[in-house]
Amino acid sequence: MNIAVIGTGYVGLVGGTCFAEMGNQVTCVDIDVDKVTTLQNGRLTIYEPGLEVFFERGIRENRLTFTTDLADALEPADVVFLALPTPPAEDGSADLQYVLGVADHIGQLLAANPHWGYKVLVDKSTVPVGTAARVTAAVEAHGLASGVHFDVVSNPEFLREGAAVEDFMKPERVVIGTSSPRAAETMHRLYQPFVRSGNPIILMDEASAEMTKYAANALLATKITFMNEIANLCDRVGADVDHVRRGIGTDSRIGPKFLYAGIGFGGSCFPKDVQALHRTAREEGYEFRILKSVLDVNEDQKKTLVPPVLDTLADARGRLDGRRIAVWGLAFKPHTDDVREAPAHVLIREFVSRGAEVVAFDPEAIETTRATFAREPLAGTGTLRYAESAYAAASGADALIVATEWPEFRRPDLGRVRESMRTPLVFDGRNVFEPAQMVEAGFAYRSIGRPTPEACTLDAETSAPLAPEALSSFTISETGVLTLP
Ligand SMILES: NC(=O)c1ccc[n+]([C@@H]2O[C@H](COP(=O)([O-])OP(=O)(O)OC[C@H]3O[C@@H](n4cnc5c(N)ncnc54)[C@H](O)[C@@H]3O)[C@@H](O)[C@H]2O)c1
Ligand SMILES: O=c1ccn([C@@H]2O[C@H](COP(=O)(O)OP(=O)(O)O[C@H]3O[C@H](CO)[C@@H](O)[C@H](O)[C@H]3O)[C@@H](O)[C@H]2O)c(=O)[nH]1
Repeated sequence: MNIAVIGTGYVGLVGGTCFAEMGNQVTCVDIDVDKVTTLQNGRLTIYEPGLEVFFERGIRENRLTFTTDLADALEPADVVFLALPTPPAEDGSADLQYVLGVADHIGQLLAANPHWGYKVLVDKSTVPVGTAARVTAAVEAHGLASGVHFDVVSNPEFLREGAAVEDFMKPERVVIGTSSPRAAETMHRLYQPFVRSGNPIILMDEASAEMTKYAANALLATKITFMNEIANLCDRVGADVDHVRRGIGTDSRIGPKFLYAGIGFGGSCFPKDVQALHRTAREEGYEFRILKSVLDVNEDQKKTLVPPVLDTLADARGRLDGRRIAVWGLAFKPHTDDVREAPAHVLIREFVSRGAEVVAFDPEAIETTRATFAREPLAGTGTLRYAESAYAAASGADALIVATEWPEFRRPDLGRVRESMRTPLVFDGRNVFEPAQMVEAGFAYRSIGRPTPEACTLDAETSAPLAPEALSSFTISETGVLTLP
C-alpha cells in the first residue's frame, strides 16, 4: 500500500518506519525543514530502541522517504495518517490547530486534484470525540468536485515511548473507528500483518475510537496515581508498597502492570490527555472528579522528595546554597530521550531555585534537557551542569536523587558511589534499590512507600558512614520525612 504520514515525531516516525518495514511504500511529511533534512540524510531525530535498523533498511530499499511537500506525499497515497501534535490549549483542551490546519490543506489539494482518487484519512493523533467529523468537515469545506472520495478514520495509537517499535509491530490491539465499510476494509488489510499473533483489530464508530484512547490513558494514569497514594500511606503506617503491589497484582482483575509507585507520571501523553478528557467532560456539563484528583495528586507526587531533601540539607530558610545534589535520570521514563513533563525537571527547578548546585546525568536525555531549559530557563541562584556518567554526577554530592529507572542505575558499584559522595544520602524516586542493601552499603536511604530498615547515620564530623555497631536508627517522621541525626 502507499502511505503518507503527516507529522514525523515519535508517532509518525515510528509508525512510518514500521509500515515501511512491513513492505508498504511510505512518505513521511513534516514542516520542520531541519528534521526532514536530517532524516533524508539517514540520521534519526529521536532515540527509540530498535528503530534504527528498520529506518536504515526502509531508506536503503527505497520504501521510506521524507519530504516537506504535502502534495508529493498525498498524490500517490491510499492511506494518509495525521500524526500531528495535539498539545494542551490554555484551558486544558486538546489544541486541534495542527490537525485541522493539515485537514484544510488536504481539502485544498484534493479539490484541486480530483483525479488523485480515493483516500483514507486517518486521525492517528490523540484527539477529542468529534474530531473525525471536524476533519471531514474541514476537507469538505473546499467544495470537493464530484469524483473525489475520501473517508476519515479514527485509529488511535497506543505505543509507549521506549518500547514504541515493539508496540507498533505487535500491538495488543488495533482500534479502528469508522462507519465506512470501504475504509474499514483498507485499514484491515493494512494492519493484518501486524496482528498475526491473533491480537484483535477492533472495529467501532469514530466517536468510540476517539474515546477509547482517552479512556485507556486516563485509566492507566489513575492506576499509577492510586498506587502513589497507597505508597504515601505506606510511608506513614510502615507498610511496604512493593509487598502491596505483589499482593494485589496477582489478582487477575487488577493485573501486575502499572502498579509501580514513584515520583509521578510524566511524558507527552498522560498529563495532557487526562487534562483534555477532564475538559471534554466539563464542556458537556459533567464534572469528572476522579480525573481532577489524578492531576492534583500527580503534581504533588512529583515533589514528594522535596520535603525530605530540605529537611536533611536545607538551612533554616529552606535554602540549599552550597549543597550539591546529583540527579540520575532526566527522561520522563527509561529508554527515551523525551523529557516532556519529566518529574526530574520539576525537582531540578525546585533545587536550583533554592540555590543548589545540581549535577545531572542521563544516558539519552541530556541534549533534550538542555534544549528545554534553553527555551524555559531555570530560575534562582543555583546552577545545573551535566555529568558524563552516573558516577561523575554522584561524585562530591551531598545527596543523590534517582528520578528515572534506567537499567544502568539499578546495579552500580555502590561502594564507589558512596566513597565519592560528600554525604551518602540517596533519595530513590523510582524504588530501584533494595532498602536493606542500601543500608548495608552505608547509605542513608529513602524511597517511595517502602520503610528503610536499620538506617545508616552519618558521622557529624566527617560525614562518613558510621560503623555498623554505631548505627542508630535513622529517623523517619510520621509524615515520611527523613532526618539525619
Ligand atoms: N508520543 C507518544 O508516545 C504518543 C503515543 C500515542 C499517541 N500520541 C499522540 O500522537 C500525536 C503526535 O504525538 P508525537 O509525540 O508524535 O508528537 P511530536 O511533537 O513528537 O511530533 C509531531 C510532529 O508534527 C510536525 N508538524 C507540526 N505541524 C505540522 C504540519 N502542519 N505539517 C507536517 N508536520 C507538522 C512537528 O514538526 C513534529 O515533528 C499527539 O496527538 C499525541 O498525543 C503520542
Ligand atoms: O507503574 C508505572 C508505570 C508508569 N509510570 C510512569 O508513567 C509515565 C508514562 O509511562 P508509559 O505509559 O510507560 O509511557 P508513555 O510513552 O507515556 O505511554 C503512555 O502514553 C502513550 C501516549 O498516549 C500511550 O500510547 C501509551 O499506551 C501509554 O502507556 C512515566 O512517567 C512512567 O514513569 C509509573 O510511575 N508507574
